[in-house]
Amino acid sequence: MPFSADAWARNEAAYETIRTMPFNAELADGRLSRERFVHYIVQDAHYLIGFGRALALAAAKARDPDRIVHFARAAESAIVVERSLHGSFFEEWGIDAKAFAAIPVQPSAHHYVSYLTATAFAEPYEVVLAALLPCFWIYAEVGRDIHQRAGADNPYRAWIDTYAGEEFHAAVARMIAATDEAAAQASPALLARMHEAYTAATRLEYLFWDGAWRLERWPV
Ligand SMILES: Cc1ncc(C[n+]2csc(CCO)c2C)c(N)n1
Repeated sequence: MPFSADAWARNEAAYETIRTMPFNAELADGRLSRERFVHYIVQDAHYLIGFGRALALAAAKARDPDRIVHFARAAESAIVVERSLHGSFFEEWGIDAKAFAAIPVQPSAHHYVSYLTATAFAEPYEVVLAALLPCFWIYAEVGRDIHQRAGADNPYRAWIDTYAGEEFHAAVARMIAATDEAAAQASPALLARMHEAYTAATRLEYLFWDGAWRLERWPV
């Protein structure tokens, strides 16, 4: 079985919890409060910088020159493409660069970014890819699921359309293929570390949405 199919099956219950969590249920039916969505987008804008850095490190660790190009481009699009999605919401809400910079990275986003960048610096290529994969794959599945249920007048349409779109799904397929390619050469011990990383990142995806739902702040 390819690594990706195995990892998806092992983490299916966590995915189902994410798909049906209150944040995503309300995002789909359009009732999600502006306050919660703003919290989410601001934290996500912080997250993407760390995610882009982790992708750039995956590029640096790849042996195949085509994969260097693949991850270098993915790093660019994580920052440039997603920033334009966030930028359009920020403009709508009047959040400028200074206001954004003044909002701290909250605990769950901080944890996720720290985990990804520590993994990208310290772990081998295969484990880095396994840690990056849930970010792509869970968003593609959640995006399509919400897209099927959301009305045309949903206020968060730009977000939904981005993650349900063909372009994003092609990027997810490339990420799955790269991870399976790396896993095909991995020893059993390395495969076990890949699974650990995939599960850790899946759990952090849950925490990130849950943090936005709870309007999470540092207690001290
Ligand atoms: C917490 C969180 N997790 C995943 C994504 C989705 N995502 C962010 S960057 C990237 C790579 C391609 O641009 C993908 C798939 C997100 N936005 N926020």
